[in-house]
Amino acid sequence: MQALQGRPSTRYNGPLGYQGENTMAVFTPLDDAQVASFLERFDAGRLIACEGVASGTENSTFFVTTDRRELVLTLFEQGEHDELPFFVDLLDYLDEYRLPVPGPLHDRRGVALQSLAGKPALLFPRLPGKHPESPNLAQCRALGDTLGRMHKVGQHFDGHRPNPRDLNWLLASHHQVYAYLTPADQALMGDEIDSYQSAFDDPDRLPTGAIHGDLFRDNTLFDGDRLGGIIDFYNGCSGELLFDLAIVVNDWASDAHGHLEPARHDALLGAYLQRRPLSDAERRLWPMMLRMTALRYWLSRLLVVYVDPPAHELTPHDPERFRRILKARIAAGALPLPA
Ligand SMILES: Nc1ncnc2c1ncn2[C@@H]1O[C@H](COP(=O)(O)OP(=O)(O)O)[C@@H](O)[C@H]1O
Ligand SMILES: N[C@@H](CCOP(=O)(O)O)C(=O)O
Repeated sequence: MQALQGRPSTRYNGPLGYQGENTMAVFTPLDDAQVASFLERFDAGRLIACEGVASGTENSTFFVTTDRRELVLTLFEQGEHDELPFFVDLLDYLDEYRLPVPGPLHDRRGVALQSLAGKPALLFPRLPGKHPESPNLAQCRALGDTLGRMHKVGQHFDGHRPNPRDLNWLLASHHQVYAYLTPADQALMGDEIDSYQSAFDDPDRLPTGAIHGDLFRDNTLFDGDRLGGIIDFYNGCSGELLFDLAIVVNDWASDAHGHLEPARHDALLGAYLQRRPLSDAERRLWPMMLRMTALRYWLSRLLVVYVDPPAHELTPHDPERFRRILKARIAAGALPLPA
């Protein structure tokens, strides 16, 4: 991996081992008796089958079939458990507005957040569909349209959680990976963060609201061209709407070299803008926001590989993809947005 210098003392040391090839995700096994008795707290039917899901990365996830419906049971293995009420409130709120999110089931007493096997637990409806690896234009439009709707209603959500991956986080964390970067990449990262500080010097300027914070393709489910659901809201927070949009465009509309693919870009943004036009400041800062969110993932992935590897046997995501995207966005300069 060209961006890296030196050999860290972790097992993650090459692009061939990056995520996409193998994952595992049941860290806390459950037996049928535990799940059957858990289901009695809800009005959701009796257990028929329960199966661990092998594609998650942070929590233990189970597909649960009852005699009435299909459900997903999540046990929270890591993260700040005192932040779970924020996620429950956010999902309840978006569900009330009929956005395609898994609104958590509430038990017979009206409580969503539970405990099972000593872990915080939530039960969700199982949403239809598969993650799109190579989204077509109809799927990009569907996502842009739903994200625009989500941002419009999210501006009125009254929960609050600071963005854990904003510019303050970049500033505080980037030095931790310097030892693993070439001098050229150290300069790239440092210069970029300096320019974000100048560009985003007025924190009140951009519209804010509830955002997903990590809306990659593998956090969506598509049933054909229909968006069946948006999942994994655990990076959800109160933040700049443009930050969320830029994360989406970088993941959904970049080619293998990191360049924007015009057709996907226009399909996604065109549909989004129909729902929520951007302000003048957002239009001006768009190229910078694409760069900042690319660097956000370059850095968070480097931190996972070199500084803070996960406790479980998981392969990490490839940081190089986002270094390439960052370089491509810098090279592209000012980027025209659909009207
Ligand atoms: N509500 C849901 N409906 C359908 N599938 C789901 C749902 N929630 C999670 N999944 C499936 O479980 C997998 C792991 O869930 P996720 O919340 O992404 O876990 P992790 O945070 O551990 O990565 C997802 O990739 C998806 O395939
Ligand atoms: N989807 C992300 C992982 C989540 O980001 P993090 O900053 O919470 O680790 C990725 O693809 O890297």
